[in-house]
Amino acid sequence: MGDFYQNGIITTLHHLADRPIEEVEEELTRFGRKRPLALILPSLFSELEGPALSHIIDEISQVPYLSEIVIGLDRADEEQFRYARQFFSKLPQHHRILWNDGPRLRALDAELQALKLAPKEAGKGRNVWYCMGYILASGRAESVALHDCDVTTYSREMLARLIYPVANPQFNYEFCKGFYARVSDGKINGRVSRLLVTPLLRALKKVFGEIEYLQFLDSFRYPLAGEFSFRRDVLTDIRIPSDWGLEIGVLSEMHRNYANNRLCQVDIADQYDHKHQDLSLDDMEAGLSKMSIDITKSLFRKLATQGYTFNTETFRSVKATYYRIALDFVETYHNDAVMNGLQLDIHAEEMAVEMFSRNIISAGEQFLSNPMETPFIPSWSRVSSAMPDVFDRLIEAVELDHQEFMAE
Ligand SMILES: O=C(O)[C@H](O)COP(=O)(O)O
Repeated sequence: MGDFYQNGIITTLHHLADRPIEEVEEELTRFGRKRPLALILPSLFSELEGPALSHIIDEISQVPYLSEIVIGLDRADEEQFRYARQFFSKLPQHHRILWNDGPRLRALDAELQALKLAPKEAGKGRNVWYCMGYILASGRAESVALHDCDVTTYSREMLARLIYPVANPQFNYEFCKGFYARVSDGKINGRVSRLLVTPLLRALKKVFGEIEYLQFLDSFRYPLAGEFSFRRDVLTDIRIPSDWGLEIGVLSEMHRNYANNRLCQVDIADQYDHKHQDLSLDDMEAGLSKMSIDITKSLFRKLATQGYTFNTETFRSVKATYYRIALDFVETYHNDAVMNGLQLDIHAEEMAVEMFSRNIISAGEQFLSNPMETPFIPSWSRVSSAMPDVFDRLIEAVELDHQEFMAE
């Protein structure tokens, strides 16, 4: 539990008291009669074999208020899809699996590719995009939550708190982002969020001034959280990137499409842990290094759409400003850790900051050398205007896969 301070320019909903989960779920069940509720789970087949997802599914099976669960399954062959059908069959709620690598969805994807309307890159962005299309197509849900499948500290409370702000019919929120303390096993994690995103946003504010867009992003207490919820109409016009810029891309779209009072963030957990990726100090194409480049480019691109111009000198100033701010943050986090009896490896933190500084320059170079590069996937409204029966076809493909591979 924390304080009740409102930072930034969007509403923060805090964890101020413990409520029995049954009471909250009863309320959500009531809300669900007016606004049916759904959940999207973007997952990799490999996650079905780890401990996190089994526990997540055990928890979700006890949730009484969901009308639909949409599972986006990536990197699964036929046998693995069969296994997935079995794995998810313990969910008592209505659920469907999008077998993204199966022949039916691949065929639809190929047709969309031919029209230049499909995601160019495989990955979480593409998976989420198809799941969003499915929610629009099925029309079963009015409010939807989405979370990662590698959360090792998952609980039903987390989902209830995540979906509540868009489920309560008396609230006017279109979108809600989750936040939490990424602290576990005596360590402070969240390296990209803490050591790249926040100091970079502060640096960009110093270089470009207190732009509203930067204030908006800086209001989110965990901008990279993979947990968010939204009303269905948000999905029609949203353009999301297929790379690691996904989370920042979604926030940017919300900023473009809605007034700040329709957006909020919610404290969903006192502690949060997940699968950690490698920093990849020596490989810009992998791990947190690639993630930091994608995120930085997405920020540069967004500022460019607002009329700001960049050249090599700008990137040098951004990098130098960032570096100074980030080093101060390392000291701040270290002191926070020490006072709480947690560990923080200053050397590892500073190595991460050095890598992120280099990557700011590389992201800048890539941005200048390829200004036409856009990882954005078209909005579903554009896709359905180019292929009017796309929603029926998506539903049909998923239903046929569902029937053909019945869970034993
Ligand atoms: O949110 C983040 O900063 C990245 O996903 C990395 O997180 P981690 O340091 O907890 O692995």
